[in-house]
Amino acid sequence: MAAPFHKMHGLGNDFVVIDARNDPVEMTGPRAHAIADRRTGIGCDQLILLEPSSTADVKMRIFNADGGEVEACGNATRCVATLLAKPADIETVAGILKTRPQDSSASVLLNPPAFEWELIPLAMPMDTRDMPVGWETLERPMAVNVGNPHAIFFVDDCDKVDLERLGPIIETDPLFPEKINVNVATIVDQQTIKLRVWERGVGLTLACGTGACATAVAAIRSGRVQSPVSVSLPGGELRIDWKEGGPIEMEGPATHVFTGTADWSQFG
Ligand SMILES: N[C@@H](CCC[C@H](N)C(=O)O)C(=O)O
Repeated sequence: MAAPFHKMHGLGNDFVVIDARNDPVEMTGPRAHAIADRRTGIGCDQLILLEPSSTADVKMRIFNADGGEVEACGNATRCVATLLAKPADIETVAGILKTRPQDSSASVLLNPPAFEWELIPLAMPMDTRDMPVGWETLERPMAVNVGNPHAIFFVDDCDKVDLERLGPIIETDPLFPEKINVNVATIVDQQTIKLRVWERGVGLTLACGTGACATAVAAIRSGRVQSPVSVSLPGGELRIDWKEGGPIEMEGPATHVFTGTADWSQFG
């Protein structure tokens, strides 16, 4: 039976959003993977399933294009805020997130980041501010958990990094038992960072909201920049504001592209 979905994106990081608050949809990893396929499915970086919540306005489940269900997605949270069209608390595996839509953009407050190696998680104890590890030219990353895990490499020119080749090697390294999102960042000035991201379970994306937050937090914490920070990604810019110990505020564009219908049972 045909059911509606929304195609949305935040800076080109694109989503199929299914509102299952009134009509439940059974979602599995293989089904999400089939829907996300850009040739044989609808196509998206993440599939987002909205369900009723007993603790917030709505519950949001996040599936990467490979079908893996994950904890957080900053850009999708801002898109859902746009869809709800009012300030809302959104329940995720990473906690309840406060959101606020504004015209063509939206903001989200991510819960305070974690820096402990057990919480990233890493396979062994290590100082996450300066990890004594490296993969060819990418060395000594920082690691931050902003709801999901990120490794951040500060480099002279992030455009020169062969992220398509190194990204999957780092993502699946045994040091990261739950895999990891790989960020390569270049400091432009005291309030601007240029960023490219290899997303866990997806690959290269045009933007990653949690990656921008993790990178801004790492850069602020290590004294490389001062908050608020503008993070420039291939798909556009996000503004990140963070003070030590507090939540992370992210603001940027969130776009509704079209509404369609599909029969979910055709995807397995
Ligand atoms: N695109 C996202 C992040 C989605 C989840 C990520 N790939 C993971 O596996 O943790 C964002 O905007 O934050």
